Amino acid sequence: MAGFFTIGRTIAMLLVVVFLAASAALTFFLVYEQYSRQSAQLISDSVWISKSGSQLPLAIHYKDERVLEDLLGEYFGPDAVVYAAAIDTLDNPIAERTRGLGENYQSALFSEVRENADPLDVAQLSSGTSIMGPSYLEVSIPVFSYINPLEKDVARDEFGNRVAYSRNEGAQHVAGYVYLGIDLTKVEQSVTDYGIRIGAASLSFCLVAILLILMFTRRITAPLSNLAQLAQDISAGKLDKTFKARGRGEVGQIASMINNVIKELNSYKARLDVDHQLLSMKVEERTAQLSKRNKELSKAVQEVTETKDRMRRMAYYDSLTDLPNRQLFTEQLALLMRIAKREGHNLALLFIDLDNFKRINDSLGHSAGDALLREVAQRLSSSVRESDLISKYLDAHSKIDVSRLGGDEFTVVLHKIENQDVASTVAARLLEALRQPMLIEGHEIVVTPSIGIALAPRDASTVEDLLKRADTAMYHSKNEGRNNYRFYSSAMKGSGVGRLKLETDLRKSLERDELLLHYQPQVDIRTGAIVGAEALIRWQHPEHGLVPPFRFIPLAEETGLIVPIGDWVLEEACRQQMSFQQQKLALPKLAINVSSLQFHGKFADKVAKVLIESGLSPKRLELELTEGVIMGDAKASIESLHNLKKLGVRLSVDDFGTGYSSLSYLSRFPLDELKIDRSFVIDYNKSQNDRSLIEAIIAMGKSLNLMMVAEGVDEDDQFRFLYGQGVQVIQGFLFSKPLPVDEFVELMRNNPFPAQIKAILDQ
Ligand SMILES: Nc1nc2c(ncn2[C@@H]2O[C@H](COP(=O)(O)O[C@H]3[C@@H](O)[C@H](n4cnc5c(=O)[nH]c(N)nc54)O[C@@H]3COP(=O)(O)O)[C@@H](O)[C@H]2O)c(=O)[nH]1
Repeated sequence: MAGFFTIGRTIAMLLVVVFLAASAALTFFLVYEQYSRQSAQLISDSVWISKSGSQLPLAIHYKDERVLEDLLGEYFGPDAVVYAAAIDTLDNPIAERTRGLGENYQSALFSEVRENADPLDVAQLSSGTSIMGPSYLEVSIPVFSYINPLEKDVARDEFGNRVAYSRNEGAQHVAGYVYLGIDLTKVEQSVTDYGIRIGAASLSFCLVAILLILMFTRRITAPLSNLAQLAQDISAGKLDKTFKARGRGEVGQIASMINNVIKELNSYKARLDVDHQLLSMKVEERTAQLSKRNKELSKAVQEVTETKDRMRRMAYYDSLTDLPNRQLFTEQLALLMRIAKREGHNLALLFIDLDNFKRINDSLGHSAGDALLREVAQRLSSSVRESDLISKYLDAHSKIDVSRLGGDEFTVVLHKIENQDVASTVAARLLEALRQPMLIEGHEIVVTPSIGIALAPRDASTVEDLLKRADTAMYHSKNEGRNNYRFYSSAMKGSGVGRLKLETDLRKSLERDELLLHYQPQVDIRTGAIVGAEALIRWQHPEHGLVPPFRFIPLAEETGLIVPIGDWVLEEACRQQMSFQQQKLALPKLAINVSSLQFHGKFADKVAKVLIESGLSPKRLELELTEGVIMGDAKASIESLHNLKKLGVRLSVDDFGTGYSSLSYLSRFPLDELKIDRSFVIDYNKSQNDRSLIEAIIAMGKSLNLMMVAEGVDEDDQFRFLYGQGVQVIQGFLFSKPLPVDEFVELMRNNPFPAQIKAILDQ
């Protein structure tokens, strides 16, 4: 932006100032000139008057006052002369005249005016001040005389003749002086008018000149303004204007050059626009490609991350419960044990196994079993407070506060505990949490856990050993009545069996002939006669001693080993029953447990084969199938059960009441017996509800004309209750635990139960 001070305006202002200053100076000069000229003219006129006549020297010579007054009047021609006096050579005034004297006029001393002047010269003295200078001018003009004023005796006529003759030329003597007072303000007044005229003329000239100059400069600078505007437009990117300038001078040349430049710029801009558009299109294309690549990359990264996460989850997490699996548990426990050892604090491992989970799984089906495990996992997790220390050492994905090792086995790790009371508190909390009924697929289920606790480094220094110790403690807890927890102690040493080792050993148990059967009598509730027995498997482990079935049957079922083991039980039971028979020990029936894996195969063929091979009468063999097994696929079970029934064997429903039997199905199964589950016997007197429940179960069995057997009876009042309800057969610790064959033979030979029953009833 050129702003106000364009070249044109600057030149114009400069010229205006110069012109105005020049005109003012000129006017002042002329006025001053005029003033000086008028003043000089006034003096020279007065001198001429003084010289022009002979009357004046004569009148002075003769001091003729009257004549002199007249003669002095000649000096008053110009307005400026306000005082006139005739003075002799001794400065004595002879005559004087005044005109309009100002108040401030004060005539100077005549001698003062002539003080330094030659007597023959005109002398002058300024006094007062005005705009132009002094306001008054005192002038002393010598009046020459041909006659020496000292000549006193010259006659008037002679004097006149001499003056006339000489015409005052060549006069050698000063007769006196004319003294004039000139008011310079009057001179100024006349000069001022002159000055105004001159000023007006000069100003007019100036204005005309300025106007012309402005027009001229405008004409010269207009192309420059246009150029500036054009340059501004070009810098703003506006290239649609050209430079219009007339003539062929420098401006014309510049115009043509600039127009060429604009033309070039326009074509450059057009090329640039095209390039820009092409570039934009390229950029857009590249951006789209990049964003596509980016999305693909993000997707790939996400997929890789998801796959990694999935693989990690698959490798380290249990898909059913989302809890850490055995792999993660083992790895992280090793780390935590190292930390515990290094920092000198204790760590507790709680090994949790659900009691009777298999039964629930069998009776309600796998989806219910899965739902139950999920619920258990959830309850365990919410009952275990996250250890701050674990959080410090392990990331969120590596915590093993609660893990699932497989099946119904869970673990809880308590890091940095002060003493074992902490583990007791947590174990009690876990028992309480799990004890609450669970609603699984519409069924209210109560599960009880058995918990084994081992401490590191007190009980073990390796993960494997710690797990074994906790497992052993859990086994003891289960053995001692379930729904409880036990700490590992060195006294338990040797009784624990690690799962992997257990599986390996179990596979070899058949070949090594380590399996055996114990027999638990079934007693007639009224007579005390042994009306049957249940053959219960045991495993005589070379290192761990006698292992109870709940420790290996679930594993056998998981691994499928239950089929050959079940076949062995069938064969051994039939062989033993034949042996009893041969020993003349009348055992009306011997019951064996049949697992679902056996039952759903070609089990009837197997039984038929064994019966034939052993020579045992089918009616002496009873097959116990859990309610869950037969109701799991009730339609298929009807056929299988009929196939078995055709053989002549007895069929019994084990754990009756824990499953969800349909009465219509039950009536279609060829059953002989219902075994009321032990839990109903235990709970019969807990509440009126429990009592009504067992009464209903018994009533149902009776209505189906089935033999009612109560198992798990180990107290007198339970016996009396069942007696009162019309249950026919009792099996339980009240009479006998499962016994090795020798002891059982002995029991059969010396049956103590009639007396025992009598004693109970007599109480
Ligand atoms: N498939 C097969 N399963 C088998 C076989 N042998 C046993 N089993 C299963 O193992 C479960 C546990 O058996 P066990 O430890 O032998 O326990 C039995 C009894 O000792 C116990 N019982 C009997 N009376 C009482 C009592 O008064 N109190 C008390 N605490 N326990 C008692 O009950 C078990 C017998 O139960 P059941 O079979 O339901 O009649 C066992 O449940 C079998 O499922 C096998 O050869 N094959």
